[in-house]
Amino acid sequence: MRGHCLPVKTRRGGAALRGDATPARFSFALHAKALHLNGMTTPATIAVDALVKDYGPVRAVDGISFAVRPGSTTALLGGNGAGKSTTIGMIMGLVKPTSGTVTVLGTDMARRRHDVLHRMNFESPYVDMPHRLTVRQNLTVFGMLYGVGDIRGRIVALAAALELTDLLDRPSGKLSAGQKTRVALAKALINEPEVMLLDEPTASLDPDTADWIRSHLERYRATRGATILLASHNMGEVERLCDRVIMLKQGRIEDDAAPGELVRRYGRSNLEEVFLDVARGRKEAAA
Ligand SMILES: Nc1ncnc2c1ncn2[C@@H]1O[C@H](COP(=O)(O)OP(=O)(O)OP(=O)(O)O)[C@@H](O)[C@H]1O
Repeated sequence: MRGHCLPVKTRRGGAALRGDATPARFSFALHAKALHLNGMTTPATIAVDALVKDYGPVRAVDGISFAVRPGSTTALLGGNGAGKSTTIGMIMGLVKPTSGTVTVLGTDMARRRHDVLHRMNFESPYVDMPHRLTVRQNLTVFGMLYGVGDIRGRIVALAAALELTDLLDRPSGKLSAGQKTRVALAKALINEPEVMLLDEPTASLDPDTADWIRSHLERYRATRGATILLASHNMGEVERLCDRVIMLKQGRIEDDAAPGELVRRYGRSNLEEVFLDVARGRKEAAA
């Protein structure tokens, strides 16, 4: 799916093309629940419109709008406190927006999220599972919550794919950080979700394990045709996995483009330098 061009709107108000390969004729209703590409209408998998979240006096998310294309991998990038986790929480329906709407797979998450939650899943290394339950017991509980048919078979298959077989009967609280992350990924994949929301999926992993997790995610997205939205602080991860980057700063969208396009636009050599420019408020060279 890489290389498609979709017009996106930057905070500066200009439309920009992301992707570099396919010249496309398009009309794009920005922030709409459908994307119009080459005369065809594709429903957006995730549509966020004028989303705001206030925690008391703190405005964590400040009126953001974007639409995510089916089968794509999109990154939410931003410094600490930029609003990434809050945005993901609102898309999952776990955090109630102050205003604005979230639509996932055509469903308004504020009113009908139970219609669609079984088609989604979420992973964050910061969300713990009950420590005393074994890995198998935890995965069984999540399998039941998501209405998975053959839970036993699914756990065995996932354990084999994620090299968890030897850990299945260990208490979840006694695992290393890397092992916990693989279990969290198994939990996120238990229902073979069409939409995955990942909050720093490789945080605290060694480079080899992180690379292995990324490969697994790439394969899953490709074979399932899943749509992935992830928050990450790892620029290499974003450059490798994502065909689009939404840069958040203080709850707003600062920029929105393909990784390569951002690098070109800011006159930089990699995404990390772009991130530093955005974080430090430097204007891009090619503005
Ligand atoms: N439950 C909460 N109560 C009050 N304030 C909150 C709460 N959750 C987040 N915030 C605040 O909202 C803002 C955005 O936080 P959020 O966790 O969404 O950012 P983030 O981009 O995910 O940050 P990080 O990269 O550090 O994880 C921050 O100022 C944070 O302190």
